[in-house]
Amino acid sequence: MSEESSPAFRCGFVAIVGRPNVGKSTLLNALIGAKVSIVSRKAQTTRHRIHGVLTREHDQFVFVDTPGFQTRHGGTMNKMMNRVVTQTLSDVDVVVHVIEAGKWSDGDANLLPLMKSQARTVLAVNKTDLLKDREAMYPFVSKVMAKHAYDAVVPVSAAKSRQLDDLLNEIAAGLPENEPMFEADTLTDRPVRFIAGELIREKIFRLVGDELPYGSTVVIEQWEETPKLTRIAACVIVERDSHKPILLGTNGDRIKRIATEARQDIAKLIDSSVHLEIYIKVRKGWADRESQLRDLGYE
Ligand SMILES: Nc1nc2c(ncn2[C@@H]2O[C@H](COP(=O)(O)OP(=O)(O)OP(=O)(O)O)[C@@H](O)[C@H]2O)c(=O)[nH]1
Repeated sequence: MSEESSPAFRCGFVAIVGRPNVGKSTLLNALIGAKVSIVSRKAQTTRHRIHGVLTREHDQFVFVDTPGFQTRHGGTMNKMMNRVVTQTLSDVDVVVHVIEAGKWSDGDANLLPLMKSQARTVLAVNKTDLLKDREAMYPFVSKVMAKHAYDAVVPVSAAKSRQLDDLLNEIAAGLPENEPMFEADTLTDRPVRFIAGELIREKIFRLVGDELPYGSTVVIEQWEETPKLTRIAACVIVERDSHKPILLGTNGDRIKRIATEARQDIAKLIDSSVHLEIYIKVRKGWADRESQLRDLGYE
């Protein structure tokens, strides 16, 4: 009687990179699901900040954080962030480069020099749902493939969850044979406060967009849990006085909407009613001071 041999388990680190707005966050959410929960690690992994973990029957994908690669602005912060990106990409098993179908720009090209590592590189051509002429995809993809020796290319729609299994299979091909690093139901190991801060940040970017320059961040200043309610005070730090009215909006409408939407998401995340207050502080030139960056969690 022969024993059926199942394929070896694969587990490894995956970085999702791409210029702003190509759909990286949407893709990650679609891949790991929107729900975020906090669970313990199986093994100690200090190499990366983990953004999310997806476990399937034969493989586990550990998605690591890569701060946005910046070329538009100078300054200490961008230099540091680019250094982190380079380090991260040289130390993962698979790099997924996300671009927008039919649109190739300098922002996309700027990432290519960073992808020289041994990692498997997968090109994810996102937003295919917006394409009017699907035939136009082929010449576009071959032009992009000529710029970098990608190991695989997968057209996807993160927003419509199309061809995500194909993408996962192409990523899995680059994962080493390894035991799982996390329990199967792990989605992220981030502290919940940090995730709450990220949810606020996401609302700011969504509702304020490019009007607010890059140098703003969110710090959770108070977190108080009572049986009925979690009280949270968050501070948005901006670089200039002129950024404040942008965030506030007319009669404070914008910040109210940011707070309302963030509060709803945080309440879902922690399964509790939430009272959320958001303050705005101006801290001039903070983005250029390395020590302050470290205080705020950028390493
Ligand atoms: N039509 C369509 N829109 C998409 C798709 N994926 C993302 N988007 C939209 O594109 C915009 C940017 O998506 P994000 O996921 O925030 O992009 P990102 O790359 O994480 O952006 P940064 O955080 O700026 O780096 C959002 O409005 C998304 O809803 C897609 O597959 N199809």
